[in-house]
Amino acid sequence: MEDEENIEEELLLVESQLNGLQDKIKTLLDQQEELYERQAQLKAMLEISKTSRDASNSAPSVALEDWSGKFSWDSQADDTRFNVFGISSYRSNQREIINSIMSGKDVLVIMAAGGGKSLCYQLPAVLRDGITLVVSPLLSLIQDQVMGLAALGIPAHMLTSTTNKEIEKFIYKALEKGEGELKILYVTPEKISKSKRFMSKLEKCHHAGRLSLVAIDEAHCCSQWGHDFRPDYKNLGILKIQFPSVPMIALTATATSKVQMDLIEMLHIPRSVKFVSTVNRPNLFYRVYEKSSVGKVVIDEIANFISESYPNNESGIVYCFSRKECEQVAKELRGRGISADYYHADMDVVAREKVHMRWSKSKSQVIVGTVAFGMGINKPDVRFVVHHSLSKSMETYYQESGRAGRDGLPSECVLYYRPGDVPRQSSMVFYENCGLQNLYDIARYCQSKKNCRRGAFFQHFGEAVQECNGMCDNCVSSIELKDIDATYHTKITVSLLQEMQQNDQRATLLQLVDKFKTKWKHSAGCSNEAVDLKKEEIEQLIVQLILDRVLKEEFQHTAYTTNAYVVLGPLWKPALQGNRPVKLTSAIHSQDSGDRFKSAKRNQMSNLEAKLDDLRRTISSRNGGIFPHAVLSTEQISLLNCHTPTTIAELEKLIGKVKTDKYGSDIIEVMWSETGSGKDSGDGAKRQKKDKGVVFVESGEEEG
Ligand SMILES: Nc1ncnc2c1ncn2[C@@H]1O[C@H](COP(=O)(O)OP(=O)(O)OP(=O)(O)O)[C@@H](O)[C@H]1O
Ligand SMILES: [Mg+2]
Repeated sequence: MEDEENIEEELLLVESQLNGLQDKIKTLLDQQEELYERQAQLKAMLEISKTSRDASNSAPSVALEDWSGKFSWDSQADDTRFNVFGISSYRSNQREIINSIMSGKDVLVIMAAGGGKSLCYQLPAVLRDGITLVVSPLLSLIQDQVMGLAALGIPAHMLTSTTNKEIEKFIYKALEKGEGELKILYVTPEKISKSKRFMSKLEKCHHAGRLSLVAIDEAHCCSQWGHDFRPDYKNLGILKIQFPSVPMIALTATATSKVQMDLIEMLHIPRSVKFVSTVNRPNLFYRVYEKSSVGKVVIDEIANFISESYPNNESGIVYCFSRKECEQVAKELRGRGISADYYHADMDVVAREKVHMRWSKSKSQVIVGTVAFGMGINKPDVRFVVHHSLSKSMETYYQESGRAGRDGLPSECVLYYRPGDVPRQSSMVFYENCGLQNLYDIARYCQSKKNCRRGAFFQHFGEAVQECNGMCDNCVSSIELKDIDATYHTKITVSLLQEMQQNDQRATLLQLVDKFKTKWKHSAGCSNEAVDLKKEEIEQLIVQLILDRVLKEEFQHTAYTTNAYVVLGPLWKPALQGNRPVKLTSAIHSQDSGDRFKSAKRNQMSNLEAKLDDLRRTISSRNGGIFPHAVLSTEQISLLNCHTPTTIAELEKLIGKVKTDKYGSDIIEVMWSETGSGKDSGDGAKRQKKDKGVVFVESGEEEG
């Protein structure tokens, strides 16, 4: 009797101690959560601070010199920019970079995709005496650049495994003896590391004082910490050692501070001037669409999106999760009247190149690709990038979506999100370093119906927030949102998993949704105030609970695949006790927003624009290799549409001398046929001209 009393007493004591412990655990877990958040903030702050410290360490000249001031080559540079490159004004940092290179400095350029890095070395290459050497990682990138330069009348060549003997001889002569016209020479990194012959010719060129500049494009390939490491890039350090007096410019779109330090060291450019531009791409509109669980509905939506928003064959990319999905989606889009090809790593090089070429020349509208469709994409007028399912990280999404709008014109990045896609990705990335953390970051981006999408990029890359200007769905949405109290639903989910785990059972996300529905029906729903959730909302809730660490994912390998299961996470107890209110944001009624992007973007090309678009394609096929966008950029077509020049002199003021000399008469012919002016108005005659709908009278100067 007495024994029992003692036992009961001790039991009470233990239970009260356990309760005390539970409370302490809860406090500790809350503390842990706060610390996690602070850790993320501190990491971002550290990154910013390191970047600015590196800037001041490695680039003392930034503080000493003003690269935007006046320089002796200013007028020559302006003339070349406009008359040779047909570019009417510099973009952010371009002029400063060009000035520092022209001053003989080594330069490191971090500038977002499409920011205009090529001009930063191509223009000095034209201005400086001698030959510029450009190292670039991919044959297709090199071919694009060489063709583009040829179209501008700049003598450029490439020396790669595909170069024929005659050209090779010409190049070697130009290097060795300064014979023949050569301004820019593109090589792959293998040439530097593997061809002694080439290096000896290059040395002779340098000796004779003819090596004017060395440019390393896609410089992040140097670093093992970068996303596209290429072993041959590691040997490029030899260039600065052999040619210390020749300025070097290294360019990349993304490099963390670790990668930046790495490549400064590897390329031996410790005193380089560093230019870091913002990650912001103001012309890109970001949106996330809810993705149906029915495959065909998703394709219908994507097909409608393309044909309604881009009826003039404007180029786009659709990214898919797997090779099989890629082929399937391309086929289904074709079945809905969209000219789409697929592209993935299982195809041979020739087939891939063919698909890429058709698309580059705007002969097909869409490439449906896996991540394999990557670095070689140089097309400036990609108007939309659709993600059929979410990427594996914010970084990957930034890069893939960033292939849109490299010409600076309004373009769209659309991601189709379904919470059920998260475990598909997580079972692929969980073994990678920080794989799950990265995936959950992008899942958070997708789940949010309130936060600015652009803001998520700034936070991720540790940059100060900038104005979105109504260029993301959440900033302009007119969809009414409400917060659902999901505390009770969370309790049910947690207790369900607790029961299952006690019985050694497990569930995937989709199985858990079904079990939730059954349990809700039987036990809770009717007697409670809590609202009934739709299937999609339950999925959304479960992913939210994973992101909040109430639940977590666990993985099991089978012979063929890896399965992702949802199990209890570190914060499950307070959630079960209902101590932590859980809110789910839901749309009351989904009505597509009449957003600013849609009104800013004109859906219909004018007749004139369509004709000029046809013209650039005709000229492109007439000239073999040249891309339509190298003949006239989309921006230049808009300019012509706006100003309707009808004389060669007027045209030259808009697109510069070289392009006018080459294509002027063809362009003027189109202008005349569209504006009805020109041929019949003789020299000096007064004629009418339409400019943005305003009719005014102008005296003719010169006829083309
Ligand atoms: N100042 C400018 N004004 C208008 N267009 C420009 C200007 N500078 C560059 N461009 C155009 O922008 C497009 C992208 O330029 P570029 O290929 O140099 O980008 P990038 O920075 O090298 O991007 P990526 O990282 O994707 O290689 C090209 O079509 C180019 O002609
Ligand atoms: Mg580039």
